[in-house]
Amino acid sequence: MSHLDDTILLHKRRGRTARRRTILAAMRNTTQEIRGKVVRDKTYDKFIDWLRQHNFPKTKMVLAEFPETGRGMMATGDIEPGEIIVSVPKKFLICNETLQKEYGQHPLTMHQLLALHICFLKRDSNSWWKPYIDLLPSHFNTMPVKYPKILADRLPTSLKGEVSQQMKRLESDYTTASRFLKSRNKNEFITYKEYEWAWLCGTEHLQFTKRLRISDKQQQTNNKNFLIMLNTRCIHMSTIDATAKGGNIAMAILLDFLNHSCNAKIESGFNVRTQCFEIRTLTPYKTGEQIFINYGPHDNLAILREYGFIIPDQNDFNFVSLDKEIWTLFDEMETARDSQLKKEILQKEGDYSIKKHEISFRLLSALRLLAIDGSHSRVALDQRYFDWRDTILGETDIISQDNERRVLIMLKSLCERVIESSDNEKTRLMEISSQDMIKYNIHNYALTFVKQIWRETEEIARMTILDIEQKLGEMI
Ligand SMILES: C[S@@+](CC[C@H](N)C(=O)[O-])C[C@H]1O[C@@H](n2cnc3c(N)ncnc32)[C@H](O)[C@@H]1O
Repeated sequence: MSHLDDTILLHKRRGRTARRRTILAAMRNTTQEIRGKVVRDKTYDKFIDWLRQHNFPKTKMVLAEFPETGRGMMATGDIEPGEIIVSVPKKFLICNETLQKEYGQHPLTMHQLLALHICFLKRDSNSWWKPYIDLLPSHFNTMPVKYPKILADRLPTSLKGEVSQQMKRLESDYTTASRFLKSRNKNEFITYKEYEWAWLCGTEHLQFTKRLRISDKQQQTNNKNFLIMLNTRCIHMSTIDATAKGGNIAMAILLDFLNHSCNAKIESGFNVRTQCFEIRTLTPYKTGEQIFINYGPHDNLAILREYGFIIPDQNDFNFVSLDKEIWTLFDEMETARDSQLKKEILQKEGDYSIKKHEISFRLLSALRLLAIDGSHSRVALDQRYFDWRDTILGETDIISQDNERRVLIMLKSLCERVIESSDNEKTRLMEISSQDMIKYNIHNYALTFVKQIWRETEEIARMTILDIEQKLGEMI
């Protein structure tokens, strides 16, 4: 009999509400008790021996497979808030200093050179780092940058653009790294495939500022002490190193096996006194639970792009960008001249998005602009221009009840378009057959993730419609 059944029986004679509470509590406990399976294989044993031989500080963590998140770290003892969970000595960091010793002066960014270095470590069967390199993932097929066209075409427009920038960066980094290699030794070369794998071990965050809502950016600033700037497997060193071009990143052994949770609170940084990169958890863990760190306040599109997974349940950072839809509406509703003028005032770039129970200020401003009539007479147009600008600056907030109603109706129609296109995308995703999955080497999770992205998009649009209908009802 399960733990849940036991609890129900024990409380059989109590009232209905008490019973319900007990069942819910038991369910929560049961969920927490979904434990992982400790990894036991030769590769991991060799890695542990290697850490021991080289005096890696003891931890209360062991590598394990978890049903929900895949491979991660399990607590081998209770962990109190404030405890250091991992302390990585400098000699276990592949950082700028390591690379400078190996390559001397070089024209590459940290990420370009680190990727090159990892390619060589991977090839070298006698490398000191071999026990660690052998444990790295064999592929990154859940990351959109690796999706075949048939799946990449189904990504939301904003993500498609970002992924294509990532791809261009990867290609140009490969060219630069290969050129550097040739300049050192004409006969040395690396293949694109080798470089791609190594590059993805430490994908550099490109500056996709629009992927973080302004309110979430604020949260990132407030919470920056409780998370760790992590690329796929690389940390950002907080110490300033003027010689590290393009961001001072490093591969830090062992801590790169920690998975992400939005709820994890940690403090991290390089401790000059101990000469170790340390992570301290502010969240407690019980023996057998998975230990998490926090990669940052990312919505699921950003997590998918940077790390190749998504948060399956509630991710409060999720939002739907309506950039494309709002500009289409401008073109449909305005004369070319008014549309152009209004777009100039809005300066196009910005956060035009909806989130659960939240509409961005920019989106509301854009809709308020659309709700104000244009004019074809020159004199009137000048006055209107200032009225429009005041709306954007927030000086004229609610133009009139009538206009506010129009704003809500337009937003509702945008949400309906989003639902329609989400439905369409979901249908197209269902058409990807099991033969296609094999033919194009599509990872099962990759398909699941893209389907979930569209479900979440649709859910946010539906919730916004419900909020709009309520507001419209209150206006009457
Ligand atoms: C720093 S590594 C963590 C260790 C990694 N799971 C491994 O097996 O080596 C980051 C990668 O772990 C995976 N990951 C991290 N957090 C996750 C989560 N909450 N759910 C699923 N996968 C996660 C993603 O593939 C991500 O790119």
